[in-house]
Amino acid sequence: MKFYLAPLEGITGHVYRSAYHKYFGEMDKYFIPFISPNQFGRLSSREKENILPEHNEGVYAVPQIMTSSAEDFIRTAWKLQKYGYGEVNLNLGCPSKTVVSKGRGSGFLAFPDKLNCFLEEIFEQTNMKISIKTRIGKESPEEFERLLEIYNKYPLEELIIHPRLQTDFYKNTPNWEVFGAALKHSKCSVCYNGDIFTVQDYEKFTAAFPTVDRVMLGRGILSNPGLVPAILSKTPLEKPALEAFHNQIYEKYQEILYGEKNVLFKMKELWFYMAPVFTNYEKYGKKIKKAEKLAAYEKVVKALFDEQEIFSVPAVLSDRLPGDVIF
Ligand SMILES: Cc1cc2nc3c(=O)[nH]c(=O)nc-3n(C[C@H](O)[C@H](O)[C@H](O)COP(=O)(O)O)c2cc1C
Repeated sequence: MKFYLAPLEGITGHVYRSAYHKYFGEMDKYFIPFISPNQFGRLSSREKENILPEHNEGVYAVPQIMTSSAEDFIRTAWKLQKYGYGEVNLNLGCPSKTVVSKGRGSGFLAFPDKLNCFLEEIFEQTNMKISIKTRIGKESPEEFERLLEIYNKYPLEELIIHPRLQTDFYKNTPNWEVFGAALKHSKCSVCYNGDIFTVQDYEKFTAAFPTVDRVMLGRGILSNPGLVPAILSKTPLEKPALEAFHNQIYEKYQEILYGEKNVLFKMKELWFYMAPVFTNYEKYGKKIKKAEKLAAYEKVVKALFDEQEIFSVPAVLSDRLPGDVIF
């Protein structure tokens, strides 16, 4: 099985990716959170930091572009090629209202003819590998048949399917029926993405789809960065590794971000997902959320590591997430 780290805007930036890579081993691919090209054709400083080769050393990183303008996609892809990238991913999954209202992300799925023209143009005018990360439709799972027909016209590197609709956001369960049909009819390799939070979730998925050879993991990794080693060799997540991983991220943010508030914001976002790997995490989670100074933050994180243990199966995550996420 190939494992991919999902792009998670605001979280799996280069700071997170390099700490993950150092402490929890290799993902076959690391997808970089989306670049949203602007009218001036410049990358924002965050986008640039994220794609700089020196921030992605030793890993196979795939930048992602989110746009409905073929011209913007092509210009950005060329730019990425100059930075040394050979592969790029198109975001057709983002469900956020501001994105969807502009016909981007999963909003683009509602305009299949326009999407077809867009794909025709970008495949004609770039010579990079292009993969797609898609939801199964905007409002109805029936939309996917037509979308797949379109995807099948182009030489996609791979098709990553998060089988939810835009209107699901992160609610409801991934639609395995549509995923199964896609697997049968897709001309390119298919990667599965969605709600694999535990070893048990992974095993249930592979039992249902034994021919799938690649999965993308997002929130499951945020919650338990040791999920891939747990899947592969049944080794449980250990506190020292998690602590070292946390410390590297925390120190790096202090180095590159201005002010305690910004560092705390980033760390709180991470703990939102990560805290449930600990026993009795709730009161620590609340204190982390309330911390206004690094000193207070450090005290509660230390107490959490000192006083609590890691759940062998952080299944609590799946109960807590749907509808709860920010993106
Ligand atoms: C905070 C957050 C940020 C995300 N950012 C992106 C993104 O930049 N690009 C993208 O394609 N998907 C993004 N996603 C979606 C994830 O990549 C993934 O498809 C989704 O979380 C489902 O997978 P999971 O159940 O393994 O988490 C984001 C999701 C979350 C929760």
